[in-house]
Parts: sequence; structure tokens; C-alpha cells
Amino acid sequence: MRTPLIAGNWKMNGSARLVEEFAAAFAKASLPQKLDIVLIPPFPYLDAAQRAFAGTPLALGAQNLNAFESGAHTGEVSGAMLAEFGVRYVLVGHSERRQLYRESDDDVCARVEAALNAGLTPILCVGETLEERDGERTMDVVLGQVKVVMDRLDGAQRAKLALAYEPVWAIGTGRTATPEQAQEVMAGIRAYLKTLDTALAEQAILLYGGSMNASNAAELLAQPDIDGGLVGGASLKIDDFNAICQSAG
Ligand SMILES: O=C(CO)COP(=O)(O)O
Repeated sequence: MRTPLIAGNWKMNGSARLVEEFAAAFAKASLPQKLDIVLIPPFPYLDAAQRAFAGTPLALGAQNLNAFESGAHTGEVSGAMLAEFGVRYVLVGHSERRQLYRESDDDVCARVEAALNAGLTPILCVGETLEERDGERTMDVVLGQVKVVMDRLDGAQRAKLALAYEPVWAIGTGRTATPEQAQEVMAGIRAYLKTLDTALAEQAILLYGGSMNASNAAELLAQPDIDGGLVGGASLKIDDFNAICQSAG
């Protein structure tokens, strides 16, 4: 059985104080037994978060990494540096990185490999734009983004990946995919994984992301192929994030 995972992507938001407040609240929160929770603050808060989250159910994630291990890459951060701060998960290929910072499929593949080499769990983000959905290209786009990465990995590496389906039109818009829309795409992802390896498909953790909140999480998480959520805006509010975690129990 897959353990649900709720991940909170703070994007370029939050503060050192919010890190402390989340740690204090989750240290005493009563949470479902079988649930992994990860908070993904901006890089400058990782040190404080590593200390503050010790002894709480919160694991630590990062929002990106560079594919190189070190060198002349001003402004970039390597997987080994993240691992040094107790980071366990790292987002790769978030649509904001793909769109605003022009990260290509090649970049995404290299970053996934770098994350695995550093012992981190990559959360590979995929999703279609509204134009692609309207043009009935959703499955082609999404499976294309998954396949290009899977083709570069061996079986052991594939098994270490988590996947997040985030329709671009649902991110930060308040317009969530319906549970049926999300389930349809995510069942398609799992069916594709099955063509690679049945055990991989059964074990793969698939997250939905895009305007997930305290009111819609339960319905989304009840879908058979949705194992958790990648939460943006609602992960900045303790009560909302806690409510989403409760829905995953
Ligand atoms: O992009 C997201 C998480 O990575 C989703 O963001 P929102 O939950 O704010 O729509």
C-alpha cells in the first residue's frame, strides 16, 4: 500500500517566522498515522527549517536544484548542498520553472538525475496548459513529460521518483481540476508506468497539484490514483495545510 504524501510548496513566499510557526503547530498536531508531510520553503529558510522541523512530522523539501555538482554557476544550488541541510525531497520541472525560467525537458532530466545522485527524492512535476487541454492534447503532453525522464533512468532510479500532476491552468487560479479530470490523467500516468513495470506502477506516489485547498482536498484524495497533494497557496496557512493533511488520512 502506498503512503499518502502531502507536500507544501511555498514558492517565493513565507518567512523565517512562518517556519517556526509551522514547526510549533505541527509538533503538537494530531495527524493521521500513515502520512508523509513535506514542507518546501525557499532556500534561505532551509537551515532554520531543518532545526525547527527536527522532532516534528515535517520533512524538508527544496524547490529546485542545479544539475551540476559544483562550479561557476552563480545563483545556483546543488543537490549535495540541499542534502547537507537535511532536505529529502526536491521539486523538479515545476511549470513555473519550465515557463518563467525556460527549463527544458533536458534540464529536467539532468536535474532529476542530479537529485537521485545526491540521495534526494525528486518530485517530477508535469502538466498541460489550458491551450493544450482545449486542443485535446493533455495526455500526449503529460505522458511526454513523464516518458522523457523515465527513458533516461534505470529501474532502481524510476522507483525513487514521485510524480506531481499539476495542470497549469489550475495553479494559483482557484480553478481546481475536478476529481474526475485529475483521476483520468493520473490513471493514464499509472497505466503508462505499468507498461514499464507493474511493481513500479503500484508503488509510484502520484500527487495532484493546482488550487488544492481545505475544502476540495478530501474529494481529490479519495480518487484511486491520487496518493497525495502538492499544495501551493494553502500550504502557507497552518490551519488549511493541517486540514489537507487530515483529509489524506
Ligand atoms: O503549483 C502548485 C504547487 O506546486 C499549486 O499552487 P496552488 O495550490 O497555489 O494552485
